[in-house]
Amino acid sequence: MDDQVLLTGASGRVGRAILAGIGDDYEWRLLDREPPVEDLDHEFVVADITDETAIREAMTGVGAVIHLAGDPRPDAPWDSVLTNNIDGTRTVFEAAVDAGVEKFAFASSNHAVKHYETERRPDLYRVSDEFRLDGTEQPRPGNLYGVSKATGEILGRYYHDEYGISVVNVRIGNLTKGHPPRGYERGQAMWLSHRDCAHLFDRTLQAEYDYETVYGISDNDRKYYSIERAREVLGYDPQDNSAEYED
Ligand SMILES: NC(=O)C1=CN([C@@H]2O[C@H](COP(=O)(O)OP(=O)(O)OC[C@H]3O[C@@H](n4cnc5c(N)ncnc54)[C@H](O)[C@@H]3O)[C@@H](O)[C@H]2O)C=CC1
Ligand SMILES: O=C1O[C@H](COP(=O)(O)O)[C@@H](O)[C@H](O)[C@H]1O
Repeated sequence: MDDQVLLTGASGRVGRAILAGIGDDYEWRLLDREPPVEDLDHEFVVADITDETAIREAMTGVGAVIHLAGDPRPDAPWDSVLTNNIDGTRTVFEAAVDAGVEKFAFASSNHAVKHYETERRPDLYRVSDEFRLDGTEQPRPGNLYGVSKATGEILGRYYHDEYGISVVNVRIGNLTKGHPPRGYERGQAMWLSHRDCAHLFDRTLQAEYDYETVYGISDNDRKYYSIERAREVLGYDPQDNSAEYED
């Protein structure tokens, strides 16, 4: 990717993990409604993703978008996810297709499919259980935040089919720095380490794809999300496994 890469939500946890891993590898335009707390050595736009004018301007000269900005709280109220996650994502897609952006990686979530766990927990969190979601299943959100993430995936389906932009939905599991969540089987099954996170989003910038939905977790022994599609389509090669850490 020779053009600039727009990273929305750059000041957040996922954004910082990406920049820590691949910050030197691209010409970034970072965007967040919160100004950076430290000197990031990259162009930084302070803007809200619901501001159409600002987002159109931020898209100038951009070849790929990693769209993370949004309300990440599983218990976020409807007015917030409607504004930040649904309307904001639509605004970013509109500006991207108008600017001729080639690739768009969308930060979706495990919460878009959480109700697949309902009749299977806690067994599916354990190594012996072979149940897997692979990204071809319909969403089954566990909350309104999950509904907003499923809606973001569908917005991507529309913008891909209508305008040809390449879209990958990354259903991120549980990003935790340094070690998997302790005493939390579900979190260990969907742990995404910081280095695997940076590598996975790097692959969304390098690989060729049309419209894809993949799971963003490390290669954990416990898992109920398949990472085969991410391996096949993106060339994802995770290095970490929650089983290698003490509970
Ligand atoms: N951290 C995790 O384990 C997971 C995160 N995700 C998704 O990844 C994305 C990033 O999550 P985190 O980094 O954990 O959250 P975060 O809250 O640390 O970062 C989100 C960033 O987006 C910015 N933002 C929020 N609304 C905005 C708006 N309207 N305009 C401009 N900027 C806005 C915030 O200022 C913040 O810096 C979110 O979309 C979240 O739903 C999905 C699954 C798991
Ligand atoms: O989508 C998200 O998922 C992670 C993991 O979910 P949890 O229910 O195990 O906490 C969450 O930590 C993050 O805030 C959220 O954006």
